[in-house]
Amino acid sequence: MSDWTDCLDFGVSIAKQASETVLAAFLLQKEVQLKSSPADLVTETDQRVERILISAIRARFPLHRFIGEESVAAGEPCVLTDEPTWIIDPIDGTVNFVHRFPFVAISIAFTVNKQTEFGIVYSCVEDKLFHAQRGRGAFLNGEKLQASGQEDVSKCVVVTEIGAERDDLALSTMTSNILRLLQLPVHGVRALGTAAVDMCHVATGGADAYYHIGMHCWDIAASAIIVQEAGGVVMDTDGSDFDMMSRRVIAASSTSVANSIAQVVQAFPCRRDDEDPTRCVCGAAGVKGV
Ligand SMILES: O=P(O)(O)O[C@H]1[C@H](O)[C@@H](O)[C@H](O)[C@H](O)[C@@H]1O
Ligand SMILES: [Mg+2]
Ligand SMILES: [Mg+2]
Repeated sequence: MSDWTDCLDFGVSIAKQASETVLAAFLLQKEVQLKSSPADLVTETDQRVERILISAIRARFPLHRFIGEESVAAGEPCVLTDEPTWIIDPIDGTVNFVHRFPFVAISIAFTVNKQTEFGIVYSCVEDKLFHAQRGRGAFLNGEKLQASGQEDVSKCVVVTEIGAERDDLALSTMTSNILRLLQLPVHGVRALGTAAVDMCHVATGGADAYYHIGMHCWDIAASAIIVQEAGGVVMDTDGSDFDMMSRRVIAASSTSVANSIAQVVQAFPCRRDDEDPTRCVCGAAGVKGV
Protein backbone atom coordinates (compact mmCIF):
# COMPACT_ATOMS: atom_id res chain seq x y z
CA MET A 1 0.00 0.00 0.00
CA SER A 2 1.44 3.41 -0.98
CA ASP A 3 2.44 5.68 1.86
CA TRP A 4 2.39 8.73 -0.41
CA THR A 5 5.67 10.06 1.00
CA ASP A 6 6.85 10.88 -2.52
CA CYS A 7 3.80 13.11 -2.95
CA LEU A 8 4.40 14.75 0.44
CA ASP A 9 8.05 15.49 -0.39
CA PHE A 10 7.01 16.92 -3.76
CA GLY A 11 4.32 19.04 -2.07
CA VAL A 12 6.82 20.51 0.37
CA SER A 13 9.26 21.36 -2.41
CA ILE A 14 6.68 23.12 -4.61
CA ALA A 15 5.20 24.99 -1.61
CA LYS A 16 8.64 26.43 -0.89
CA GLN A 17 9.22 27.24 -4.58
CA ALA A 18 5.80 28.93 -4.91
CA SER A 19 6.40 30.97 -1.76
CA GLU A 20 9.08 32.87 -3.71
CA THR A 21 6.27 34.23 -5.91
CA VAL A 22 4.27 35.24 -2.81
CA LEU A 23 7.24 36.95 -1.17
CA ALA A 24 8.30 38.71 -4.39
CA ALA A 25 4.89 40.42 -4.49
CA PHE A 26 4.36 40.83 -0.74
CA LEU A 27 5.65 44.41 -0.45
CA LEU A 28 4.34 45.56 -3.85
CA GLN A 29 1.13 47.45 -4.59
CA LYS A 30 -1.54 44.93 -5.62
CA GLU A 31 -4.53 44.90 -7.96
CA VAL A 32 -7.44 43.58 -5.85
CA GLN A 33 -10.65 41.91 -7.06
CA LEU A 34 -13.67 41.04 -4.89
CA LYS A 35 -15.31 37.61 -4.66
CA SER A 36 -18.23 36.86 -2.30
CA SER A 37 -18.12 40.09 -0.28
CA PRO A 38 -16.21 43.39 0.07
CA ALA A 39 -13.84 41.54 2.45
CA ASP A 40 -13.29 38.45 0.25
CA LEU A 41 -10.29 39.52 -1.85
CA VAL A 42 -8.23 37.89 -4.58
CA THR A 43 -5.11 39.10 -6.39
CA GLU A 44 -3.31 38.03 -9.54
CA THR A 45 -0.67 36.46 -7.26
CA ASP A 46 -3.26 34.12 -5.67
CA GLN A 47 -4.23 32.96 -9.18
CA ARG A 48 -0.63 32.69 -10.43
CA VAL A 49 0.53 30.67 -7.38
CA GLU A 50 -2.36 28.24 -7.83
CA ARG A 51 -1.46 27.80 -11.52
CA ILE A 52 2.20 27.18 -10.58
CA LEU A 53 1.26 24.55 -7.99
CA ILE A 54 -1.33 22.70 -10.10
CA SER A 55 0.79 22.63 -13.28
CA ALA A 56 3.82 21.30 -11.37
CA ILE A 57 1.75 18.57 -9.68
CA ARG A 58 -0.10 17.67 -12.90
CA ALA A 59 3.23 17.27 -14.75
CA ARG A 60 4.45 14.83 -12.09
CA PHE A 61 1.13 13.07 -11.25
CA PRO A 62 -1.07 13.43 -14.37
CA LEU A 63 -3.97 11.31 -13.04
CA HIS A 64 -4.41 13.19 -9.77
CA ARG A 65 -7.37 15.53 -9.17
CA PHE A 66 -7.48 19.06 -7.75
CA ILE A 67 -9.68 21.30 -5.62
CA GLY A 68 -8.13 24.78 -5.74
CA GLU A 69 -9.63 27.89 -4.20
CA GLU A 70 -9.18 30.07 -7.27
CA SER A 71 -10.09 27.26 -9.73
CA VAL A 72 -13.39 26.81 -7.86
CA ALA A 73 -13.88 30.60 -7.90
CA ALA A 74 -13.44 30.40 -11.70
CA GLY A 75 -16.16 27.74 -11.96
CA GLU A 76 -14.41 24.39 -11.43
CA PRO A 77 -16.52 21.92 -9.38
CA CYS A 78 -15.68 21.43 -5.69
CA VAL A 79 -16.29 17.67 -5.51
CA LEU A 80 -14.12 15.26 -3.50
CA THR A 81 -13.84 11.79 -5.09
CA ASP A 82 -11.90 8.65 -4.07
CA GLU A 83 -9.16 9.62 -6.56
CA PRO A 84 -5.87 11.09 -5.22
CA THR A 85 -6.78 14.77 -4.76
CA TRP A 86 -4.76 17.88 -3.94
CA ILE A 87 -6.75 20.53 -2.02
CA ILE A 88 -4.99 23.87 -2.45
CA ASP A 89 -5.25 27.36 -1.01
CA PRO A 90 -2.53 29.27 -2.87
CA ILE A 91 -2.55 32.19 -0.45
CA ASP A 92 -4.42 31.74 2.81
CA GLY A 93 -4.69 35.23 4.29
CA THR A 94 -5.16 37.26 1.10
CA VAL A 95 -6.42 40.28 3.07
CA ASN A 96 -3.17 40.08 5.06
CA PHE A 97 -1.21 39.75 1.79
CA VAL A 98 -2.88 42.88 0.35
CA HIS A 99 -2.19 44.84 3.55
CA ARG A 100 1.34 43.45 4.06
CA PHE A 101 0.25 41.99 7.44
CA PRO A 102 2.89 39.24 7.74
CA PHE A 103 0.73 36.12 8.11
CA VAL A 104 0.18 34.51 4.72
CA ALA A 105 0.36 30.77 4.01
CA ILE A 106 0.29 28.23 1.20
CA SER A 107 -1.97 25.36 2.26
CA ILE A 108 -1.87 21.97 0.52
CA ALA A 109 -3.78 18.85 1.62
CA PHE A 110 -3.74 15.47 -0.13
CA THR A 111 -6.61 12.94 0.08
CA VAL A 112 -7.10 9.38 -1.20
CA ASN A 113 -10.49 7.65 -0.85
CA LYS A 114 -11.63 10.91 0.79
CA GLN A 115 -9.12 10.38 3.64
CA THR A 116 -6.43 13.00 4.22
CA GLU A 117 -2.97 11.42 3.82
CA PHE A 118 -0.94 14.57 4.52
CA GLY A 119 -1.20 18.32 5.04
CA ILE A 120 1.31 21.12 4.42
CA VAL A 121 0.92 24.72 5.67
CA TYR A 122 3.81 27.02 4.78
CA SER A 123 3.68 30.40 6.54
CA CYS A 124 5.82 32.21 3.96
CA VAL A 125 6.88 35.43 5.71
CA GLU A 126 7.63 33.58 8.96
CA ASP A 127 9.36 30.73 7.04
CA LYS A 128 7.42 28.22 9.16
CA LEU A 129 6.69 24.92 7.46
CA PHE A 130 4.00 22.91 9.27
CA HIS A 131 3.33 19.41 7.97
CA ALA A 132 1.81 16.10 9.02
CA GLN A 133 1.45 12.68 7.42
CA ARG A 134 -1.32 10.32 8.57
CA GLY A 135 -0.04 8.17 11.46
CA ARG A 136 3.42 9.76 11.48
CA GLY A 137 3.07 12.90 13.62
CA ALA A 138 3.04 16.63 13.01
CA PHE A 139 6.07 18.87 12.59
CA LEU A 140 7.11 22.53 12.44
CA ASN A 141 10.37 23.00 10.49
CA GLY A 142 11.19 19.38 11.34
CA GLU A 143 10.51 19.68 15.09
CA LYS A 144 7.74 17.38 16.39
CA LEU A 145 4.57 19.13 17.56
CA GLN A 146 2.30 18.34 20.51
CA ALA A 147 -1.01 20.04 21.28
CA SER A 148 -1.39 21.50 24.77
CA GLY A 149 -3.73 18.79 26.12
CA GLN A 150 -5.61 21.48 28.05
CA GLU A 151 -8.92 20.06 29.40
CA ASP A 152 -10.36 23.22 31.03
CA VAL A 153 -11.87 25.72 28.56
CA SER A 154 -11.54 28.55 31.12
CA LYS A 155 -7.76 28.14 30.83
CA CYS A 156 -7.71 28.33 27.01
CA VAL A 157 -6.49 30.74 24.36
CA VAL A 158 -9.04 30.35 21.57
CA VAL A 159 -8.32 31.36 17.96
CA THR A 160 -11.03 32.18 15.44
CA GLU A 161 -11.64 34.24 12.30
CA ILE A 162 -14.27 36.85 11.58
CA GLY A 163 -14.29 35.71 7.97
CA ALA A 164 -15.43 37.47 4.82
CA GLU A 165 -19.18 37.47 5.50
CA ARG A 166 -20.60 40.97 6.05
CA ASP A 167 -24.38 40.22 6.26
CA ASP A 168 -26.03 41.08 9.59
CA LEU A 169 -26.85 37.48 10.57
CA ALA A 170 -23.27 36.25 10.07
CA LEU A 171 -21.76 39.29 11.82
CA SER A 172 -24.13 39.10 14.82
CA THR A 173 -23.57 35.33 15.10
CA MET A 174 -19.77 35.67 14.96
CA THR A 175 -19.60 38.52 17.45
CA SER A 176 -22.05 36.89 19.89
CA ASN A 177 -19.97 33.69 19.72
CA ILE A 178 -16.89 35.66 20.80
CA LEU A 179 -18.88 37.35 23.59
CA ARG A 180 -20.18 34.00 24.91
CA LEU A 181 -16.66 32.54 24.91
CA LEU A 182 -15.26 35.56 26.78
CA GLN A 183 -18.08 35.20 29.33
CA LEU A 184 -17.14 31.57 30.10
CA PRO A 185 -14.45 32.96 30.62
CA VAL A 186 -11.50 31.96 28.45
CA HIS A 187 -7.98 33.40 28.84
CA GLY A 188 -8.09 35.07 25.41
CA VAL A 189 -9.39 35.15 21.85
CA ARG A 190 -7.05 35.65 18.88
CA ALA A 191 -7.31 35.93 15.07
CA LEU A 192 -4.31 36.03 12.72
CA GLY A 193 -6.29 36.40 9.47
CA THR A 194 -5.32 33.01 8.07
CA ALA A 195 -7.39 30.00 9.09
CA ALA A 196 -4.62 27.58 8.18
CA VAL A 197 -1.98 29.20 10.39
CA ASP A 198 -4.52 29.92 13.16
CA MET A 199 -5.31 26.21 13.35
CA CYS A 200 -1.65 25.16 13.22
CA HIS A 201 -1.12 27.04 16.47
CA VAL A 202 -3.40 24.51 18.16
CA ALA A 203 -0.93 21.84 16.99
CA THR A 204 1.99 23.81 18.48
CA GLY A 205 0.23 24.11 21.87
CA GLY A 206 0.50 27.90 21.61
CA ALA A 207 -3.26 28.03 21.30
CA ASP A 208 -5.69 25.54 22.84
CA ALA A 209 -8.57 25.74 20.37
CA TYR A 210 -9.72 27.14 17.05
CA TYR A 211 -13.25 27.40 15.68
CA HIS A 212 -14.69 28.89 12.50
CA ILE A 213 -17.93 29.02 10.57
CA GLY A 214 -17.89 29.99 6.89
CA MET A 215 -14.36 28.99 5.90
CA HIS A 216 -13.82 26.56 3.01
CA CYS A 217 -12.26 23.09 2.70
CA TRP A 218 -9.06 24.52 1.21
CA ASP A 219 -8.59 26.79 4.26
CA ILE A 220 -8.47 23.96 6.80
CA ALA A 221 -7.99 20.55 5.12
CA ALA A 222 -4.21 20.62 5.65
CA SER A 223 -4.24 22.10 9.16
CA ALA A 224 -6.90 19.60 10.32
CA ILE A 225 -4.52 16.64 9.92
CA ILE A 226 -1.70 18.70 11.44
CA VAL A 227 -3.81 19.21 14.59
CA GLN A 228 -4.90 15.55 14.69
CA GLU A 229 -1.34 14.25 14.25
CA ALA A 230 -0.22 16.59 17.08
CA GLY A 231 -2.69 14.86 19.41
CA GLY A 232 -5.50 17.40 19.05
CA VAL A 233 -9.17 16.84 18.27
CA VAL A 234 -11.10 18.13 15.21
CA MET A 235 -14.90 18.13 15.00
CA ASP A 236 -17.87 20.03 13.58
CA THR A 237 -19.17 23.03 15.56
CA ASP A 238 -22.32 20.99 16.35
CA GLY A 239 -20.18 18.30 18.02
CA SER A 240 -20.52 15.82 15.15
CA ASP A 241 -17.65 14.34 13.16
CA PHE A 242 -15.46 16.77 11.21
CA ASP A 243 -16.57 17.19 7.59
CA MET A 244 -14.21 19.41 5.60
CA MET A 245 -17.00 20.37 3.18
CA SER A 246 -19.43 21.56 5.91
CA ARG A 247 -17.75 24.99 6.39
CA ARG A 248 -17.72 24.50 10.16
CA VAL A 249 -14.84 23.35 12.36
CA ILE A 250 -13.58 23.14 15.94
CA ALA A 251 -9.96 22.08 16.52
CA ALA A 252 -8.91 21.70 20.15
CA SER A 253 -6.39 20.42 22.67
CA SER A 254 -8.90 17.87 24.02
CA THR A 255 -12.42 16.51 23.51
CA SER A 256 -13.62 18.27 26.66
CA VAL A 257 -12.46 21.68 25.42
CA ALA A 258 -13.94 20.99 21.96
CA ASN A 259 -17.29 20.03 23.52
CA SER A 260 -17.28 23.14 25.77
CA ILE A 261 -16.81 25.32 22.69
CA ALA A 262 -19.48 23.40 20.73
CA GLN A 263 -21.93 24.21 23.54
CA VAL A 264 -21.53 28.01 23.21
CA VAL A 265 -20.75 28.49 19.53
CA GLN A 266 -23.67 28.92 17.12
CA ALA A 267 -23.42 28.55 13.35
CA PHE A 268 -25.07 30.68 10.67
CA PRO A 269 -26.36 28.98 7.49
CA CYS A 270 -23.68 28.34 4.84
CA ARG A 271 -23.85 26.43 1.59
CA ARG A 272 -21.60 23.35 1.78
CA ASP A 273 -18.50 23.54 -0.40
CA ASP A 274 -19.67 20.49 -2.40
CA GLU A 275 -23.25 21.73 -2.92
CA ASP A 276 -24.31 22.82 -6.38
CA PRO A 277 -24.35 26.65 -6.12
CA THR A 278 -27.09 26.90 -8.72
CA ARG A 279 -29.51 24.79 -6.63
CA CYS A 280 -29.20 26.08 -3.15
CA VAL A 281 -30.77 28.90 -1.19
CA CYS A 282 -29.24 29.73 2.17
CA GLY A 283 -27.77 32.54 4.26
CA ALA A 284 -29.51 35.30 6.17
CA ALA A 285 -32.38 36.12 3.89
CA GLY A 286 -32.05 33.03 1.73
CA VAL A 287 -29.44 34.85 -0.33
CA LYS A 288 -28.59 32.57 -3.23
CA GLY A 289 -25.28 30.83 -3.23
CA VAL A 290 -23.37 32.62 -0.44
O1 LIG B 1 -9.42 33.85 1.24
P1 LIG B 1 -8.24 33.31 2.00
O2 LIG B 1 -7.60 32.16 1.29
O3 LIG B 1 -7.34 34.37 2.45
O4 LIG B 1 -8.87 32.59 3.32
C1 LIG B 1 -9.40 33.31 4.43
C2 LIG B 1 -10.87 33.58 4.19
O5 LIG B 1 -11.03 34.44 3.07
C3 LIG B 1 -11.47 34.27 5.40
O6 LIG B 1 -12.86 34.45 5.18
C4 LIG B 1 -11.29 33.42 6.62
O7 LIG B 1 -11.78 34.09 7.71
C5 LIG B 1 -9.86 33.08 6.86
O8 LIG B 1 -9.15 34.24 7.19
C6 LIG B 1 -9.25 32.43 5.64
O9 LIG B 1 -7.91 32.20 5.90
MG1 LIG C 1 -8.00 30.60 2.63
MG1 LIG D 1 -6.76 31.83 -0.43
